[in-house]
Amino acid sequence: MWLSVILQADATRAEALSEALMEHGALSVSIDDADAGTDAEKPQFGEPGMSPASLWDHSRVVALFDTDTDLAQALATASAAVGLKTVPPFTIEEVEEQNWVQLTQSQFDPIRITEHLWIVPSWHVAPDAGAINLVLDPGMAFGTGSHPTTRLCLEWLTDNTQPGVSVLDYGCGSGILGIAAVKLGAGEVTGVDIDEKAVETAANNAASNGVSLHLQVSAKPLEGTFQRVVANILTNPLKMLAPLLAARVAPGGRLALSGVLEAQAEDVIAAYAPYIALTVGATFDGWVRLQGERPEQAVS
Ligand SMILES: C[S@@+](CC[C@H](N)C(=O)[O-])C[C@H]1O[C@@H](n2cnc3c(N)ncnc32)[C@H](O)[C@@H]1O
Repeated sequence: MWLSVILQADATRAEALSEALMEHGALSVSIDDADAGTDAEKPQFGEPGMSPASLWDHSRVVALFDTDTDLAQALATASAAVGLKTVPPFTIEEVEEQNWVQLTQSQFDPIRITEHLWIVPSWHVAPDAGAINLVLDPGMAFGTGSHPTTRLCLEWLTDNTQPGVSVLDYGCGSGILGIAAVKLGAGEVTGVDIDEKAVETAANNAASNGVSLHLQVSAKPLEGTFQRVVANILTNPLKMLAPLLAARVAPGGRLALSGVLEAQAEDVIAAYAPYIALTVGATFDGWVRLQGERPEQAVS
């Protein structure tokens, strides 16, 4: 049995609230149109080319939790994280685990990220057996490839994973980026997350993909430097993590940051300016990827 919490969300906050709920214990989150089936219904959010400005006027964030989750705490913390003074109005429904699994499976098809990189749910046959196929099932941790921020990182890894490079996937969630890096030819790949459950999921996903990742929770100090560092977290943690993440980039190494909305890009660039010069590498549906290279010689 699961608990499905349906929150009424201001369209401008639905996306951020979904991410915050994922970070505070939700197993899966989706956003839909609270006006669906009425005259006010709007097209599906997330259709290619739609900007966040075209979010539904009244969104519903549907978050699935384990029955033993402290819901009051999870909802309060997630709401506060996106600047809400109180938890938005919500209802709770019990959902049979089996129904949810079937429903989820029917909603997810393989996703083509680049010409030769696909994300394929385990219940699907890979559409292109010769491509790099990441076997990932949606649900238990953020990072199934459908989100623009993940896609921006996968595209960057495709272009920046030269054979044997070491990679740090900071905020690894499902492990999708680290797994992709290994399959793209990286050498040692390390995944770190604040959430123990995410680290467990990443370990399981790595095993299903037959790849090896070094995984750790972020409470443990992270040592060494990496030739590629990729972090798909929200703007505020990314800004706070600037000294830590920048210090993990080897001289001549490259950094990519995702989880940043276009309007927040300048703020994040400013936070990293003392360490690494970042520029906007790509944008997708209102999200940006910031990227930069650490000079070979430290600038004193
Ligand atoms: C948006 S998800 C990204 C998951 C995956 N890397 C992807 O690109 O799809 C962000 C992940 O970062 C983790 N996270 C958030 N703040 C963090 C922090 N301060 N240190 C480490 N991980 C963090 C969350 O638990 C979550 O799994």
